[in-house]
Amino acid sequence: MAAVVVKRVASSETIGPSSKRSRKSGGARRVLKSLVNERAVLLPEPRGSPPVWADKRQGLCSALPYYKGYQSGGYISGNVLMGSLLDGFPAERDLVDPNGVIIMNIGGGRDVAEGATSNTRERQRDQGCPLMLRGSLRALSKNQYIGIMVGEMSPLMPSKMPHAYNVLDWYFITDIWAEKDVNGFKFWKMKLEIVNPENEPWWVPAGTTVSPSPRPGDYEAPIQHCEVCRKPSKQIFSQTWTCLNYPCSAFFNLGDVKFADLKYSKKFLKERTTYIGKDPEVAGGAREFPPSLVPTLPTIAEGDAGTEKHLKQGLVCPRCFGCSPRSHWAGWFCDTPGCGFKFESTMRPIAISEIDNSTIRMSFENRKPKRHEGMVGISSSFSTEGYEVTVTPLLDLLNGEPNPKRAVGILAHFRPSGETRAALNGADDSFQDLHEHATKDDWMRLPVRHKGGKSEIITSHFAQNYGAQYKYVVSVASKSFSDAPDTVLRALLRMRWAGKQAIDHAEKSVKELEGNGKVEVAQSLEFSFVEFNELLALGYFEDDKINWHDDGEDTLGPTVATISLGSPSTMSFRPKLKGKDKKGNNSVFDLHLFHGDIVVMHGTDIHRCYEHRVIPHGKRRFALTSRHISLDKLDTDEDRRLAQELGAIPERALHPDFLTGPNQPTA
Ligand SMILES: O=C(O)CCC(=O)C(=O)O
Ligand SMILES: [Fe+2]
Repeated sequence: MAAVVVKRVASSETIGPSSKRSRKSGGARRVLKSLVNERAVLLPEPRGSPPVWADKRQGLCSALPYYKGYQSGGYISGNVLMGSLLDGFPAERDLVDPNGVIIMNIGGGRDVAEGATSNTRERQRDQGCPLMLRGSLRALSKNQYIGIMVGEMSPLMPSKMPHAYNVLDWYFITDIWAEKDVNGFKFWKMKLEIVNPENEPWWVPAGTTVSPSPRPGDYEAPIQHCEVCRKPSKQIFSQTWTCLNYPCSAFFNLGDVKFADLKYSKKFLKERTTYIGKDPEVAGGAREFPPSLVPTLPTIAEGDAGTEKHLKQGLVCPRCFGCSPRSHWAGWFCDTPGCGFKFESTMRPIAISEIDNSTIRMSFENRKPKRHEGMVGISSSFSTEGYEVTVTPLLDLLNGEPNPKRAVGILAHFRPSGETRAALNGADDSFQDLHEHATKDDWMRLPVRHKGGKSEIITSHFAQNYGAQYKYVVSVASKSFSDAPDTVLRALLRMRWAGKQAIDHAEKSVKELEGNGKVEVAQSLEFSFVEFNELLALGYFEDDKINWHDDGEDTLGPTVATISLGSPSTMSFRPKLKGKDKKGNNSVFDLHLFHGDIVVMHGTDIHRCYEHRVIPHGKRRFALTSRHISLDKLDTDEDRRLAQELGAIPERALHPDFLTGPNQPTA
């Protein structure tokens, strides 16, 4: 296998709702990181290790049912807070106490100002996230158990955190209240207590012993009623009682006490509550206590085909307790270096009738594909060897505006007849072969962003490259065509055939339009086919997709062809725009792709003007895409030699019987 370097960065999958609030500026993040690093070297090692941990956020969020907060500090499900992560700057009086108490802000610590240090940070407005507040209030009223995690950036811990993300234990909320800072800005806080007070904290420094925790009833924070609003508030500060009922005019009236001097009272901190279980109303009839913090291995239910959405969940390794996303088609492989734990998945064939029947086709065709007439030229059709083909010119764009006449390329959409798909070694056979090859050849999800770092993001689909090495969005290794499965080689030959057919037809039809003055052919568009020497195979589970990107690497020839197998999908094109106009899914041209369809994109400048994406609708889809990697554009002689070796078509594929079915390669 040959390693290939990263070249292009595509817009990758969206993995969770984005929260602007929690995103810290690069400068502030750097300040924070250096503060944390400085502190970390001084800290002692913890006496134990976390029950579950992760070095990457995607592993953590995909593996833990109680924490899917890809971008925010808390995870809410069904309006209830299920998990929370303490990381970065804390707020005033936040604490993690070894006797089973945590006090933290709701909706994160203080905002980070550019150039800030932990002492100079100030609130710029009332703080709090209404969703988090609502989720926390509901968790309090329903007695929800909450998984608490600590990040390596949290300065609240007395020992060095062993991993980027470390699970502490199950906690539950006992109090929620509002406070007001020196500038009058309001923020919300909560107190949590550990569900099981018998559990000793693993995170206190090695060699320390923890004094026994107080028991329920040992301490009680007194309650007073406000003279103005008549509502009760606990005395939470040692210096004074104040009304904590935020709308009241006497709210947070501290008298002579300075905000900066406030301390939580001993009684409040030592007050303990017995956890009586989650409210039966939300727990399904009986009080519910938390399960193990270590989730069980994923289960493939009876009837599952193996590519259902829920099987994309990550793994908590039963050997090392590290979290890994499901990055292998073949199953769940622990990412921890040296661990080697694997849990292989089973996958059953899916009947063609299940993924591509008339009901699915009809419901799909009811969603009318977009066609922005100003952006596309006049389509023409032809039939060839069991396929109906539609060829559509794409128009040149300058700063997003179409030149109404100049064609920069063509899109050819090949739709096979049912007979063609069902023929020996046709689309139906390929589809049934591929899920096994994807397992054998270890198709994988690869990093698209922040490679190697804790915020690394991997693609939603699984990939394997065959033939010449392709400088794809991600670092991808290539398997030679001689080691490729026959199904892959047949697809390659079929795409070569389709590429040639499409270009021959396009030359005739576009030249005819040119003759009638209806179109003008861009200089960059030549009607010659350069044989493919590469094939990128992608496997999609239910709900996977490939987001907006172009295939415009400078090492590529002018033609890209894709065979689509399995779930129907929508392929969309949008003009490449700059800045804020780029946002939104402003497709100008959609193709509905069904099982067995082939799309040929011809014309390098298509990728200068447009981006495309593909969204499948179903449980399993494969896309096999072929390109020509221009050897003379590769960097070194060694790269060229390798590309030639990997991309050579093996003898067996040139045998006349190899591609049985309607389409002999017409080389
Ligand atoms: O899944 C598909 O049909 C398209 C894949 C694609 O766009 C690509 O590999 O660049
Ligand atoms: Fe693409």
